Amino acid sequence: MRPLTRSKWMELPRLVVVGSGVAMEVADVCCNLKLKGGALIVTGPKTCELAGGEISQRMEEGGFETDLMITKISKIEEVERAERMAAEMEAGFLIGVGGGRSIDVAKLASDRAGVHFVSVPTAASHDGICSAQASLTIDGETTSVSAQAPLGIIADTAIISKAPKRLLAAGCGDIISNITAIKDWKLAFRLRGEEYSEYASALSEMTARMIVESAPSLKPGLEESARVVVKALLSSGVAMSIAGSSRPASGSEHKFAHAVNQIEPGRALHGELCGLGTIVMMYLHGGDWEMIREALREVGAPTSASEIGLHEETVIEALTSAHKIRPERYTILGSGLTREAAAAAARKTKIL
Ligand SMILES: NC(=O)C1=CN([C@@H]2O[C@H](COP(=O)(O)OP(=O)(O)OC[C@H]3O[C@@H](n4cnc5c(N)ncnc54)[C@H](OP(=O)(O)O)[C@@H]3O)[C@@H](O)[C@H]2O)C=CC1
Ligand SMILES: O=C(CO)COP(=O)(O)O
Ligand SMILES: [Zn+2]
Repeated sequence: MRPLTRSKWMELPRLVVVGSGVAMEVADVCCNLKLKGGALIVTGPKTCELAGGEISQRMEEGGFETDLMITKISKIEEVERAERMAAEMEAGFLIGVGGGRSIDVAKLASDRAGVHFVSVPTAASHDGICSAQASLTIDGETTSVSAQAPLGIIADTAIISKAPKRLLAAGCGDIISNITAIKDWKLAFRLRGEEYSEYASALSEMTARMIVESAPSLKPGLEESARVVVKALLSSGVAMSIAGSSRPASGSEHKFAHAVNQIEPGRALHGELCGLGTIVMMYLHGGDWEMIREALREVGAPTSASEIGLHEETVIEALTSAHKIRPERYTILGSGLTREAAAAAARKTKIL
């Protein structure tokens, strides 16, 4: 079999189930997808207690053999561990249950093992729920790797709505960040002739604008709010699938988020950092950064570094070094900000 060029091919999920209590129907969903053999369930320590353990039990009751892998970090070594476990049990497919880290580990391991993957998010905190990309740390660098789209997605709004409110707000930040990601993509198209998809771009931007408009009505703890954000995350993931890369949902603001994570790993959630980055990048694009700031404030996401305990020096260093992350992805950061420009932009937009 000749490998296809991934950027030329659009991978989308086959079955998306969103609703209250749907995680308990996991075995039926897998039967409907005609999945066969055992399932390796990749989950986190907390999310195993919340959902992973029960999902494993439901799968066993439905006639599927299962094994559980608890992961704490989205590093390539964890992907290799999942691959080994899948091979040992001759898994027919993998299920990722949890936040973005567990889902990314399961997604890439399933792709490398040549088996299918089912995504069961326990929080509406990131748009990797349905994308065909995995974000991982490889040799200390944050890297976006082409993987496979999940065959099925089970988004249980009863579980997701009970997640800490910070996670829902982070999900909104990850979606709102599409606004600057699209500005960057258009810039790269105009200045560098980069391949560009109008459909992926329009879908991604519309999704972000819808979240900005619904921001005042989104309330943590409400299943309806969880549903609205999950749908937006799915839509953002589809935009990435159409583009064949994370370009429609990851630009300069994501570079900033990744740079912060390299300097102070684990300090804040992915979507929180993307939200902060979006405020500054919107300013650099000459856009309405105050509108972004207000939308983030309305969803309860941080709009300043101090709210998440980020040091001033980290913010400035991240702003001046962000362009070095994935340098081939051209953005408004160009060849980098000076320290003075970075500090001025951070202060002007009140993230510092
Ligand atoms: N592939 C892609 O296209 C994308 C990938 N990403 C990646 O996803 C990651 C970010 O995902 P994110 O979800 O923010 O972070 P994590 O996966 O790190 O999850 C954050 C924390 O929330 C916990 N958690 C999840 N669900 C619940 C719940 N219902 N109740 C209580 N706690 C819960 C997790 O528990 P536990 O400790 O059990 O895991 C974890 O401790 C990053 O690595 C980012 O790069 C982000 C966007 C797109
Ligand atoms: O986080 C993503 C989209 O929200 C994917 O991002 P990266 O390609 O920057 O890892
Ligand atoms: Zn993101």
